[in-house]
Amino acid sequence: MGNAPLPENVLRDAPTHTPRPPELADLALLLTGAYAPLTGFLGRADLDAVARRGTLADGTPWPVPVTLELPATLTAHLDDTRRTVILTDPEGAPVAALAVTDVWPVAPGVSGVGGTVRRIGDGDHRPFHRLRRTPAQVRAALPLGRVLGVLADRPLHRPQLAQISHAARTLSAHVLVMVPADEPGPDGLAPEVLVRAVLAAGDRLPGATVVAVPLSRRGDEIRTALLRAKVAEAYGVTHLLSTGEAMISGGGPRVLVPRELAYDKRDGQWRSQEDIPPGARRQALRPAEIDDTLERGFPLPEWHTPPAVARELGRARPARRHRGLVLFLTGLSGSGKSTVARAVADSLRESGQRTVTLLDGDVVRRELSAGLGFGKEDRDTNIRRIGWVAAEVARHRGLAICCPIAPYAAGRAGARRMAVEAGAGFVLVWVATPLEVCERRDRKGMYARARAGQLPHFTGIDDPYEEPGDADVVLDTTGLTVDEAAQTLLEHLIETGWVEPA
Ligand SMILES: Nc1ncnc2c1ncn2[C@@H]1O[C@H](COP(=O)(O)OS(=O)(=O)O)[C@@H](OP(=O)(O)O)[C@H]1O
Ligand SMILES: Nc1ncnc2c1ncn2[C@@H]1O[C@H](COP(=O)(O)OP(=O)(O)O)[C@@H](O)[C@H]1O
Repeated sequence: MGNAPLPENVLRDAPTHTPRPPELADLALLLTGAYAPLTGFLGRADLDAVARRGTLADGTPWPVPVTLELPATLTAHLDDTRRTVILTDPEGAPVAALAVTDVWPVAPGVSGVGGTVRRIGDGDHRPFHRLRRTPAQVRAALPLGRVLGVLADRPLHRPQLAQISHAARTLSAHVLVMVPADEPGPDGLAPEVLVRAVLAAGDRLPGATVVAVPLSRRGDEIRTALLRAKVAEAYGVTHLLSTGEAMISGGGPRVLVPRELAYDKRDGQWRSQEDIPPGARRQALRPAEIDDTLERGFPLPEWHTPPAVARELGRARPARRHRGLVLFLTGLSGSGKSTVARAVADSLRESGQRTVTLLDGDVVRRELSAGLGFGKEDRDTNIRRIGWVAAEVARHRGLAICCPIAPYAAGRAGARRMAVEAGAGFVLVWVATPLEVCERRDRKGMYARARAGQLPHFTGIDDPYEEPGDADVVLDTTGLTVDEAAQTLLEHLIETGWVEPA
């Protein structure tokens, strides 16, 4: 790395390849020097040594494989004179030149390759560029002595801040906060929001250094932890504060497991739980409680979260009542889906707080899904269309109410996914009125026809209904009036913060 620029003709003639996301994540770390002493993807001899004894071939300790795979059709064209491959990001922009030194088959049509990488292209232009310093730059700016590393996967609230301050004081260490800045955090926060929230806590950690690191998590927790320790070491960390995630040093920095702190109401300090009498003790909020507070539109309490951090998180996570929602009712024909959906829609329209789109069964089958029948494929198509339209309505902060039978779990899950990806909520209501009751109601005489064999593949008679295991509300309308059933749903929406109380 860092040697003379590659000749124009090499760049022009070299084949290009877009690595898979985990490979790109490794590439980003290789290019900044965070995987020092590695300068590229490992070749066969190094991989073999890592597997056998946890070192590179030359004996340097290295904990886990760092590999790249290329299509065999690409590697087949490499030879002694042409051995450069241009690695690009998913948009096709060149990121690095790989000088291939080693090629071997790993699966039919797939080659493993080893070789050094060097940055090409005009570098990255992502948010918080000024915090994306290389390990060498960071190490050069650190004071002498111990460095306490903190991997801030989540925003820092008062309990974490107290743990960090305590550990830093005990060790007389400088604090280095590393924020993974290339992928959403475990609680779904966009990386730039996480960086802003960590910076907002900065005045509680005077003198601390904050860096944005292209860290991403892998399927394998141990591998992730070992690599993270390596990266921390490259940035100059001597002691790594465990933040609840699996933390293993693998011979790198020493890992400190801090004691769990609680809030002491007597003097407003955070200290070890056992040092606080139970009556004066307040436990730290768990991530799910933090999410829930924000989603209901409440500010995070000041005893727990510095107001500047709470402000950033509040801005990034609008309350549910300001977000779109898909209310999805599923159940047998005649269970009461449309009737209840209409009553809920009327009530919400009366209150005027939300724009409501009711995707009613008959209307959908006439307009959106005209021509579709009731075979599995057509039902799937019907649900996919309903789910798509509902997600678009909710993307623009509307409330979409849908009430198809939707007999298949996969179709319902697809609708949920589309809503969530549109930044909206999804509430699944299983209208679980038993078949006998639906059949007794038989408003349109459909069940009678189905029983008589005149309407084959009727849901509940001779066609399946997969009962939901993931319903947010289960509603049996047997002994209820329509008003009572609608009220149950409205109360659920109010309780969970999607709708404001009248
Ligand atoms: N074979 C069969 N199976 C189930 N339902 C049938 C069938 N044929 C017609 N109908 C009438 O169509 C209405 C259900 O349509 P959906 O769009 O909700 O069905 S699905 O979600 O695509 O499975 C539903 O009408 P409503 O009861 O008015 O909702 C059914 O009576
Ligand atoms: N509590 C209740 N909620 C909804 N519908 C009810 C209730 N009690 C009786 N019903 C009757 O049950 C029938 C339900 O039909 P419908 O709403 O079209 O069902 P679906 O849309 O599930 O096919 C209607 O005739 C409705 O008047």
